[in-house]
Amino acid sequence: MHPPSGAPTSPLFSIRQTPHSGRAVFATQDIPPDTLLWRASDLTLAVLLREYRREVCGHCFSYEHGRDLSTRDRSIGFSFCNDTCAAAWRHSAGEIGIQAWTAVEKLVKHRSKEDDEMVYPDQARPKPAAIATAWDTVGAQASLIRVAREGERDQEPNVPNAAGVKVTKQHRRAVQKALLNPLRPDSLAFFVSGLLWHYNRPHEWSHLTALAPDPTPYHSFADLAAFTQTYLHLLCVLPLPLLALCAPDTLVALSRHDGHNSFGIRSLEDDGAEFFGYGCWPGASYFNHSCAPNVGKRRVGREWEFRSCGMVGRGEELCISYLSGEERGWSKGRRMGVLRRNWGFESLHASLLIQ
Ligand SMILES: C[S@@+](CC[C@H](N)C(=O)[O-])C[C@H]1O[C@@H](n2cnc3c(N)ncnc32)[C@H](O)[C@@H]1O
Repeated sequence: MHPPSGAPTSPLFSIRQTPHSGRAVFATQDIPPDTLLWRASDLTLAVLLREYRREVCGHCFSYEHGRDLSTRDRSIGFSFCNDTCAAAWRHSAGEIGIQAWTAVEKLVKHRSKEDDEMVYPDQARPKPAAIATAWDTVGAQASLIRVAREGERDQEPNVPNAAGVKVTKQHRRAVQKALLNPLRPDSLAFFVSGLLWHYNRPHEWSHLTALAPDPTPYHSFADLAAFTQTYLHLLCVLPLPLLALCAPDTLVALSRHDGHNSFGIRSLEDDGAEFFGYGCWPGASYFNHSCAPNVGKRRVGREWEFRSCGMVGRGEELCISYLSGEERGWSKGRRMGVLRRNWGFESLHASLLIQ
């Protein structure tokens, strides 16, 4: 099979279609223990949960046992372990990225913490038709906000813009109304991070869209509504060059392709007990899950390393564990529950699910 866009390539393995678990990685030769199979440095989008933004470096994700980091940039709302990381972050965000994070930080800073919660009681996940309807429902308000924002480009107030549309009270009211809705800072960060990556590296968008999609990426109807509201919030504040990209197609694609492919960003000590956020590295997303994995994964700063654990024979499927620290010790039933909920499969790979 032709390697999917952005997929890893190596003389050690190839990617093949399987009958029941999508594409998977197979050893093309005998591999000795502890062989470096792949290093993924292709971070696309990353969310550092707001509650950890003072303690976890916004660039390399290092963490000093809960101590506040020394370099804090209040305007963008991130902290860094040193000036080098701060400079690297600014370089990869670019000028428009810095403007975008500054605008979002300004919006979030003075709002109460109550909007921050992401609680997903065991509710039905919205199906694709309901998802399409929810995004259509905010379409009219989004159009009004766009006109109001595009008005900022025009030199003369109250004069029709290049498209012949005059900004009126109705447009400005749509902005005010959107800004009154509760904010979800981590959803704002998810979209901003993804949009900036798309803006800064347009030729790599297909690396994300090549990943196995999750057709029902929203945990509940409340979650879906929060994302559509987040879209409106962003339309109100993002720098103008990002407005064209900030559209339902792009935002839904981010959720659909991140859903089953992101990796938790966890503390490196204490077996990852602290969950700081998550990110998507497309090159790392072709390994399937096994509860008895033959590949170990380790985060090294902004990269992931994948190494064989034990001898792997030619033709064997290379699998990692999707479960984190304590989950690995759970009963088979509980592990299957997590895999079903978070990754959408019933483990047809039963042979790989140890009892
Ligand atoms: C990170 S992707 C792995 C690559 C994926 N198979 C593909 O075709 O791109 C995760 C998805 O792969 C599938 N998958 C991974 N491990 C599996 C397993 N043990 N049994 C069945 N499906 C699995 C599930 O659909 C899961 O949501």
